[in-house]
Amino acid sequence: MDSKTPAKSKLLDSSLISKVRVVLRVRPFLPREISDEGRPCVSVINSDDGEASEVTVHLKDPESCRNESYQLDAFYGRDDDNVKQIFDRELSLLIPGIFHGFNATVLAYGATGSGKTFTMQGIDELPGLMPLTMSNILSMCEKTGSRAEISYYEVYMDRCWDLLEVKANEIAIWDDKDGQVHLKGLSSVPVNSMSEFHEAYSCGVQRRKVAHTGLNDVSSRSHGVLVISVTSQGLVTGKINLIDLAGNEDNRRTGNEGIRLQESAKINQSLFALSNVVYALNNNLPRVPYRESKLTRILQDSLGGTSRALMVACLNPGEYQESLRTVSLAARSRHISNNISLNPKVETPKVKIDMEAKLQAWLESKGKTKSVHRMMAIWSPLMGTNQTSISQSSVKKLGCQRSAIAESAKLDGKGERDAFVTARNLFGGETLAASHLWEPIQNLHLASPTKGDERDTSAKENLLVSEASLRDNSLGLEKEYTELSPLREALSPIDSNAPKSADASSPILKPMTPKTPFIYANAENMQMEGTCQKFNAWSTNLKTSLIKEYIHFLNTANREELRELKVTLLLCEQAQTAPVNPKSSASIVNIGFTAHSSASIVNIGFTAHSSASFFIFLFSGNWTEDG
Ligand SMILES: Nc1ncnc2c1ncn2[C@@H]1O[C@H](COP(=O)(O)OP(=O)(O)OP(=O)(O)O)[C@@H](O)[C@H]1O
Repeated sequence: MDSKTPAKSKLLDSSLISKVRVVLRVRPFLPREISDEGRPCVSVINSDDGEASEVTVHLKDPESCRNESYQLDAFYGRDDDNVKQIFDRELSLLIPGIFHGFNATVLAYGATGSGKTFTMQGIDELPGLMPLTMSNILSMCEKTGSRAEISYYEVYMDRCWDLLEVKANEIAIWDDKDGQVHLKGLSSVPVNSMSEFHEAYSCGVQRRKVAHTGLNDVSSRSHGVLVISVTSQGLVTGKINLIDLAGNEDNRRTGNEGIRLQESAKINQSLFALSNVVYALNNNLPRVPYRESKLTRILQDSLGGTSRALMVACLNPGEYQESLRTVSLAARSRHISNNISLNPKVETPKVKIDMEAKLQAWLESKGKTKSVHRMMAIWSPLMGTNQTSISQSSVKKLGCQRSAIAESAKLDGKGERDAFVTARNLFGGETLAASHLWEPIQNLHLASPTKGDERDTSAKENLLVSEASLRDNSLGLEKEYTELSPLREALSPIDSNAPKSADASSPILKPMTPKTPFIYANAENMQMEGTCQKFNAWSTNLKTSLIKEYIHFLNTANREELRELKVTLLLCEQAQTAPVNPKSSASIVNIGFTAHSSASIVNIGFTAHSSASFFIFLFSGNWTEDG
């Protein structure tokens, strides 16, 4: 018998803590399983009490008569329309939150052949949770004037692939400084109607890897993730991830060999990683092993993160052992709490305040006040300005490219998808909600600093480059930077030379590797033309001293200091020779800009990492994109 639990109050609860909600969905016996009909291994009690906050699920092995009981949030039995029931009673309650700035995740979990794809994707006559959700979101968009767009990707053999791109497009997973996961390079498509949705989605479904196995005729070989984002007034307010996990496979029974066996090993590995994450969260372990697999990384925000989460545990009623495994993990997942919070709007990167303050404190504690000013001056271009301090014209310079693309996509119905895909790739493939990641770039390139952004007068006394040496610079853009700190003045014009074309390979967006070897940025090697002259105006002593400061910091800072500082400046001049503290971890933001001189290209890259090791690199040569 099916039950209805009072999910509504729970899911729309405004409290910050939200437990992962876990419901059980049992599929009917299939014609080929008909001999097992009448002997389902699963039953439920207290399921018809609409007010019950949980149900007790019994699993009974028809052969050994072994019995197990578990508590879950709701039970959806073998009715044909149980997917629709799940949508109405569970999932539809998550959707209003998306329009109010919350994220949600729905994942179908279970063994191979348990009905996960049927639940998420459905069939023409019985649409699954993905199309049902899309349809509901579209009708809410109509009422609220919001817009929806979708992304669709798969995690196959522990690598992420965009399913909306015609050409194979691998997606990179990045963590930002707050531990939020971002999918770099993921395209998205605006959707205004169900027919548009089906057009894009069915192409993705066809690209998803499936194969025949001994346990399922059409078995998913990957985890499929449909992301529906809602955008109001140009900003993503929220999104929902609908995840059709690949199923656990017992290869003694699947008969898998060769590539099927390899796929299976990866699937089982990632599901094992998922169970480790659930275990760590349930046991309050200090380290949650999200990084064990791509799957757990993309689920990071849904398990122990800031998203609302609904797990639909799927069972084949004839499979006791597999059902036991599924329900056991499902029951444990139910104890995971998420600290739900609104999506961050575009805001000043906290990194600015934190890093400046921490670096200043650290250097001052070491009696290096002069160095503080020097470092602050170096730091300034990276730090950007307060969001409110970005002048309108500054915002326009980058922002208009973004909106122009969006606008052209709106106007040009046919080219809509392409334009959006381009826009996504151009801006790093992030959703607009993640655009704060790029804010340092906007600031770096465009911001006119306000008074509040100026350094104190003592910093001015430590001018690294005399204003006079720059005043003669003929670049018009430089005039806009009259309030910049001196070193920022020195650096900003180079930034202004950065390519502005809507080219996804722009070095602004991607860290790059020079094809030609580094050359040391000493006076002999540097080209003495154009913008580069400004660098040559820097005294060699100054450069050496700065480098020493960085290297010293690198080699003396403890792990905590490194982690907290969260920024790397690449100092190439010494990068090949200087000893480097190995306490670093994955990068979160990469910023690069390029100054073209007539004879060569001099590139200066700043890379912000989640730990702090400081380098600056100056080198000549061409860049490759695989940096
Ligand atoms: N409610 C249902 N009514 C009829 N058939 C169903 C129902 N649910 C699932 N099935 C059938 O069960 C079989 C297995 O379902 P499905 O392919 O969705 O499993 P899965 O869990 O996604 O498997 P895998 O992990 O191998 O991809 C399919 O033939 C599907 O059509």
